[in-house]
Amino acid sequence: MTVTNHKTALDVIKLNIALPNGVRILRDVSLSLEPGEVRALVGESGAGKSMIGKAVLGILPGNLRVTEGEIILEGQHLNAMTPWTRRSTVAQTAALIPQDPLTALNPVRKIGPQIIDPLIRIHGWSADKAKARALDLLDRVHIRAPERVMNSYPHELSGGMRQRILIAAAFAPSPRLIVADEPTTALDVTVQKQILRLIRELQRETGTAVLFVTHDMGVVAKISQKVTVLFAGKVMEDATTREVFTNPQHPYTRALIAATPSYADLERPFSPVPASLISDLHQQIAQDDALYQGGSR
Ligand SMILES: Nc1ncnc2c1ncn2[C@@H]1O[C@H](COP(=O)(O)OP(=O)(O)OP(=O)(O)O)[C@@H](O)[C@H]1O
Repeated sequence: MTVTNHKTALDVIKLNIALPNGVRILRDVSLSLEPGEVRALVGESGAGKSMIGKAVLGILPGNLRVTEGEIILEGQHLNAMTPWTRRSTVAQTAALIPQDPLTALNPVRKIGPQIIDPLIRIHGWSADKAKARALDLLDRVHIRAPERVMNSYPHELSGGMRQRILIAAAFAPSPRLIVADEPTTALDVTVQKQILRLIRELQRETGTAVLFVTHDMGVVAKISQKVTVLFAGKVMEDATTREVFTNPQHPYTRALIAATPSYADLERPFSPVPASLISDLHQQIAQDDALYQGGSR
C-alpha cells in the first residue's frame, strides 16, 4: 500500500506555557514524532517534561496556560478546536500511561469497569466487545487470570500489576499516540525492567507512537529512537538516540550522560551535572526571557 498522505503522529511547534504572572514554564518547545516512533523527553526534575505531555493531552493544571504555539495530533490542529471537540479528538487518538499507578486508578471501583467504560465511551463499543478487548489486553500484558483481576479492587494488587493494568488500559482503545509519564519511577528496579520491556513490546506490536518522559538516560537508551533533552522548559538538544549517546552536541546532554551510573560498567566514574553549567544555562535562559516578546495572546 502506498502512503499518499503522510501524517506525523505529533507535532509540537514553538510551544510556550506560562504561569498567570507571565513566567514561562515551557520556552518555544518544538518536537515531532513519526508514527510508531518512541521519543524520550529527558531532563532533570522541573525541566517541563510532564508539562509537554499534559499540554498534548489537554490536562494542564488550571493555573497554567498555553500562551503560544501549536499542537498537531495526527494532522489535527488541537488549538483551533472547541474544548469539547478537542477532548473527544484527544480521547480517540491518544492515551496516557501515568507515573503513579495507585493514584491513577480509582480505589473504590473494580479494575474491569475502569478499563471497559472508557472503551464504551470513546469508541461506542458494546459492553461485550469492550470486555473482550479488556481481557485481550490484560492477557497481552501477561496478567494471569484476567477475569479475576477485573473483579479486583486496585488495593488488592501489587504495584507492578497495577502498572500493567494501566498499560493495558492505555493500549486498549488503539491510540496512535501514548504519553508515558515516567511510568517506571514508582516501581522497584526489577519490576521497572519488566514494565519497560512490556511497553516496548506492545509499542512495536501495535505501531503506536510514544512520547516517553524520563529523567533517566539509561531508560532513554533502552526505549527510544529519538530524544529531546530539556532544561528549564527549553530544548537543549533534539537528535536520534544513537547520536545523543555517540556524539552529544550540547554540554548539558554530555553532563546528563556523565551523571548516569552505568550498571554495565561499575568502574566508570559518574559525576553530577556541574553547578557552573547549570548557572550558565539559567543565565542564557534569563537573557532569552528578557528578549521574549510573545505570550500576549
Ligand atoms: N500547577 C503548577 N503551577 C505552577 N508551576 C507548576 C505547576 N506544575 C508544575 N509546575 C512547574 O512547572 C515546571 C515543570 O514541571 P514538570 O512537572 O513538567 O517537570 P518535569 O520535568 O516533569 O519534572 P519531574 O520529573 O519532577 O516531574 C516545574 O518548575 C514545576 O515546578
